[in-house]
Amino acid sequence: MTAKKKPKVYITRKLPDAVETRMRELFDAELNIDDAPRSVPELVAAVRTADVLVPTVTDRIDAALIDEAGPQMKLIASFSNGTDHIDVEAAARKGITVTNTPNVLTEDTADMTMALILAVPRRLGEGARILTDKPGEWAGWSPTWMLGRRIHGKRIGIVGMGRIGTAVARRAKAFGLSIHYHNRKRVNPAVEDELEATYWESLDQMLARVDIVSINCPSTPATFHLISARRLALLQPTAYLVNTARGDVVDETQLIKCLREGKIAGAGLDVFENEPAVNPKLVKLANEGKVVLLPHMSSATIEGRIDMGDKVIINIRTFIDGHRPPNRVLPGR
Ligand SMILES: NC(=O)C1=CN([C@@H]2O[C@H](COP(=O)(O)OP(=O)(O)OC[C@H]3O[C@@H](n4cnc5c(N)ncnc54)[C@H](O)[C@@H]3O)[C@@H](O)[C@H]2O)C=CC1
Ligand SMILES: O=CC(=O)O
Repeated sequence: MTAKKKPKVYITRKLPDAVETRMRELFDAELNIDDAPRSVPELVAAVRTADVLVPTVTDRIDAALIDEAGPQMKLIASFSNGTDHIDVEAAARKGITVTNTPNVLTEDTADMTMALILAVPRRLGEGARILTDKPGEWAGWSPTWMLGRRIHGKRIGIVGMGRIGTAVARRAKAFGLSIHYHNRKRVNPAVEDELEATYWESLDQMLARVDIVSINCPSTPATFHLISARRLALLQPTAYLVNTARGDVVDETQLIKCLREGKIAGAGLDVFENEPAVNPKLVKLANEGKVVLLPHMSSATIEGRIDMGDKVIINIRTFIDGHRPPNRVLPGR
């Protein structure tokens, strides 16, 4: 009896050691030890020979690349929750299954969203920088110095009440915010009751009434620049916007304009339209204390990355064994 041939799995970025070790045991794994992002020619070579591709959010798996895939390539098992970097329709046309790693990032991403919701109105970044960047300049406590805005009692409007949006709502409720949300469809009544949440079918109406907006929907053709110049203009001048979803859900140029003109009070951003490039105007606004910027790190915990690796491995093994993988991403979702 001959041993079953291990599937050839091409992994585009460095993964936690424990995940790589397990992948080496189970698969004919090609790892990326130095973590340098793979070039398009390298990805083309990979899809021509590998059975499974494991990309991350930094890889562009578009129709042109998928078109290059050889007949052996049957699975794209993304090491990510979001799948906007993959042309899922093109993969389906080519008979390639796509999977992702949902749920295991939910709480970590919601924690960081809450951190930004607190950090921007309460001027956390600014305050911390005073002590580290200008040592000796702090003259001591003063009743009128470093005043931010109260969180408790305000209204949060969540755009995209899925896994992460709901986890953000739970945290926000614990901080005394009232919960408002806009979603493609209304959530389970039990969840609405638990959160005492108000559903807004009209995004425009919700935006005009809330104090903090949290973006938690995926990047799709329907959500591209969902927060447009017109919608930003609906926000109150005292409102804050937090985006931990994807940069292109918000029209970043228009957001910068609003912040510079004082049309909204501030923003907390973990994601950017052209990341890893960050618009220098946003950096200037951060130095002025109007925004807090993070380098796409909302899901970045050791535990989360290991859990993501486990999910990728389960998806690959299930698929290779001839079953439907648990985290299949369907076209049009
Ligand atoms: N910054 C980070 O490190 C991370 C960012 N993310 C981002 O967060 C996104 C959300 O993740 P999950 O909550 O797990 O996804 P999910 O699928 O559970 O929730 C997304 C929600 O957005 C809603 N939605 C979709 N299109 C909409 C539209 N046009 N208008 C209103 N609502 C719409 C969906 O109905 C769903 O309820 C991911 O797609 C990803 O882009 C996810 C993990 C980490
Ligand atoms: O942004 C990260 C993801 O996994 O999606």
